[in-house]
Formats: sequence, structure tokens, C-alpha cells
Amino acid sequence: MNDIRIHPAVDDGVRAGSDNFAGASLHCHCIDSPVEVTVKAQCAHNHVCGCTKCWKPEGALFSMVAVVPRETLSVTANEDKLEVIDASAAIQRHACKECGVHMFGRIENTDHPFHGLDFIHTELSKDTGWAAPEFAAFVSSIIESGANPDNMDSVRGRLRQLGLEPYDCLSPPLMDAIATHTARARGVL
Ligand SMILES: N[C@@H](CCC(=O)N[C@@H](CS)C(=O)NCC(=O)O)C(=O)O
Ligand SMILES: [Zn+2]
Ligand SMILES: [Zn+2]
Repeated sequence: MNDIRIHPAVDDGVRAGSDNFAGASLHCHCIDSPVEVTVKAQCAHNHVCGCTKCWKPEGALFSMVAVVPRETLSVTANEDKLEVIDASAAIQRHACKECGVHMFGRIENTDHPFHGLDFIHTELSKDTGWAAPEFAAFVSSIIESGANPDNMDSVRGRLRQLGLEPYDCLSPPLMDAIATHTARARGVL
């Protein structure tokens, strides 16, 4: 096994999701009274993210994060255990106060290019039909969490081996979508 621990969901190889999968529930790590979030949609744009803000499982260099339409997501148990960890962030991450797991991230700013999408970690679901991660975002940012800068060639090499093309921001299609949104808002497109 490779000693670079990208994320437990991909370290043994990226597994494809299922066609016709239409969502499932996610649970935090609490043994007693876990928070439950139910999603009634397949996820999109699943990827691994190296930024310092996204929740990563113990020992992983990356988070795994995807989006779903916000109207398909609801908190179905123990909502009182959730708190927003940084209300000033663009993505408001609702985390369990007890175990620290981020259950979903929501954008309240209606002008944000990704408003209407919620961010989820599909590994919190026991179901295996979720769409697989497609790329690696914010790769250089793992250094901000303490990863050795001298090891970045190996990390990027491992990501490519897994079929997760590394980018230091989001993927080109997502960066293009953000720029298109900005250009339209400015009236230049
Ligand atoms: N280098 C920064 C990058 C943070 C960042 O921009 N994260 C992206 C990907 S999740 C983002 O969209 N953040 C918005 C937010 O966290 O609200 C870090 O690692 O903290
Ligand atoms: Zn919890
Ligand atoms: Zn992130």
C-alpha cells in the first residue's frame, strides 16, 4: 500500500458510483445520538480538497467533498448538536459540536456563484452509490496544514495515479463557471 494517505475513500483506488442513485443519509461520528442529514439527490463535482477549511478524517491529507442542491438536503436527527464553525466564511460549515464532523456546508450569499448548492462529505454515508471524486482541488494548501513542501511531487504523482488530476484551486470547468458568473454580474458578458 502507498504510504501517502490522500483519503481513506480513495487510498485503495477510486470506486465508481451507481447509476440511478438518488441519495441517502449521512451520519456524524457520535455513537450516541448522531446527527443525521438526509439527501434526496445524487451528488455532483465530487473531489478531494486540500484546503484547511474542509473537514478531513484523521490522518488524511485531503477532505472529500461534493455538492447537492440545497433543497434536497435536510437535517433529520439531532439538529441541536450542529453549530456553524465560521459564520463569516462563504461556505458556512455546520459541524457536530461533540465529534467535530462537518455535516454540510451552505452558502447564504445569494450573489455567490455556488449559491443553491450544499457541500457534503459522502463518506459519512454507508451507501456506496455516490458519484466518485473526479479531481483534486487546493492541492498546495495541504502545506498550510503542515504537509512537507518537499513531498509535493509525490503527492501530485499519487493523485494522478488515482486519476485525480491535481489543481491548486478548483478544476478548470469550475473556475470557468465562477468567472462566467462574475463576468455576467459585471455586465461584461
Ligand atoms: N489556502 C486556503 C484556501 C481556502 C479556500 O479558498 N478554500 C476553498 C475550497 S473549499 C473555498 O472555496 N473556500 C470558501 C470557504 O471556505 O468558505 C486554505 O487552505 O485555507
Ligand atoms: Zn457527532
Ligand atoms: Zn476545501
